[in-house]
Amino acid sequence: MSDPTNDAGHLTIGGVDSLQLAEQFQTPLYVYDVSAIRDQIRAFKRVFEAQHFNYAVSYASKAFATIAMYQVAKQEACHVDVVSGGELYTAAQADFPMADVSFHGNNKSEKELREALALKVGTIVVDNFYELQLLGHLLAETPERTQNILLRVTPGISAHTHAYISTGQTDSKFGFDVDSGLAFKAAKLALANPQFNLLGIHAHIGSQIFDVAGFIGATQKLANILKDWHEQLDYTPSVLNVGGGFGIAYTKDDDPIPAEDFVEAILKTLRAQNLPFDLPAVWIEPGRSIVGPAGFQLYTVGSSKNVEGLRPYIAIDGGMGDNLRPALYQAEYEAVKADDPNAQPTQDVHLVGKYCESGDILINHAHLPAVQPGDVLAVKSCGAYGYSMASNYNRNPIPAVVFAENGQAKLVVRRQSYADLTQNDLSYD
Ligand SMILES: Cc1ncc(COP(=O)(O)O)c(C=O)c1O
Ligand SMILES: N[C@@H](CCCC[NH3+])C(=O)O
Repeated sequence: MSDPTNDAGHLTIGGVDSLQLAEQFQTPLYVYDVSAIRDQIRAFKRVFEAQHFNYAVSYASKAFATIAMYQVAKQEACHVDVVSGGELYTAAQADFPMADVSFHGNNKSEKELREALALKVGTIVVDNFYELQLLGHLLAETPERTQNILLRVTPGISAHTHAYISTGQTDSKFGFDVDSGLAFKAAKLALANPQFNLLGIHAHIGSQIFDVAGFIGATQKLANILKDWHEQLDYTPSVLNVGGGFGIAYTKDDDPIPAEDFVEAILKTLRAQNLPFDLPAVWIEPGRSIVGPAGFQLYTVGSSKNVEGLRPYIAIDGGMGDNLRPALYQAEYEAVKADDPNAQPTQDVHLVGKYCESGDILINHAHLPAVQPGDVLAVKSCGAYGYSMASNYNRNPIPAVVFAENGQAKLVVRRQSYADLTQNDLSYD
């Protein structure tokens, strides 16, 4: 599919000329096409509504967590999940309705749990026995109060994805293991404490998954767990949270099914399980599929290096500090020239960053037309886990974030200054 352009032939993002964005806000720059975010949320919702399910689309905000993004999630009547006190704080700063927040994490601290209770977070997704006990103690301080919880289980399903982002297998740091009986024990403990309102279970099998089979298997397994708890513990769940992980296209070689089709398969599978109680509400937690395709990164070309017989190196003004994914997971991306995104590539280069690491290769095989210093490149599909995993390595400031929608651009995160870099440093003179 060709990239959207304006009359000048320049790449547009959310209807705004990408060269104009680079000039106005400087590079490196994160830019989001906000309509694409809204469209994906709405596409998920349509599947649930067409199949008459009670549901929640809970945006996994670890993929991209800023005040503006929580505001968009609120405008779209999404739930969100958070995995740290910092994400929770940001959601609160955005005035996000706390009843629609789920709090995840495999090692939530007492401080974070107290913060969640003080803010009246809707659901705490309990991950382990330590947390079950700790949360029980904290709730006992206010005996009249109850807290909605989900139990995170590891269903023993291995998703076909990078090992670092696979989470549903038994040998995982997350959740109560099902096959060894730990999940059952956790359910018994949770039901024995009247201050816990056990909504149901949660499982997340991994991220950037293309094969629907893992989700079908996980849904069957989760349904069996709920049947078992119903039979043995006289328990009826009201929520089944099947997590996120729906894969997206990063390059032309990726050909995932539309993210909402995963949900359709999950719902069909669940309906076929003939549960001995009313169908629970189904919650999903997509992160990448909501913000990934909507995000672009703009960079300016600087130096290059040519050695006879080797592929050229072309360097841009950012790199692993603003997008760690290629260095961490060998993730692949595509770049286009912002002034002519549909130009035919004429060269295969290493597109590298400016960080002091040989592994700082943003795109190992970037297929580009001829480029000069000063040209702006746009890297596509980088809205998930780019900004949220950014660092100040080499003391490079984290770039600004701009939201573009209906031809308007708005700065939603300021570029860090050098002063920001030293603001927490104290003297040792
Ligand atoms: C518990 C949980 N839910 C949701 C997600 C979101 O996953 P994704 O961004 O792949 O949709 C993750 C990340 O893998 C997760 O750990
Ligand atoms: N950060 C990962 C995904 C982790 C998902 C969180 N459990 C990525 O960029 O692919």
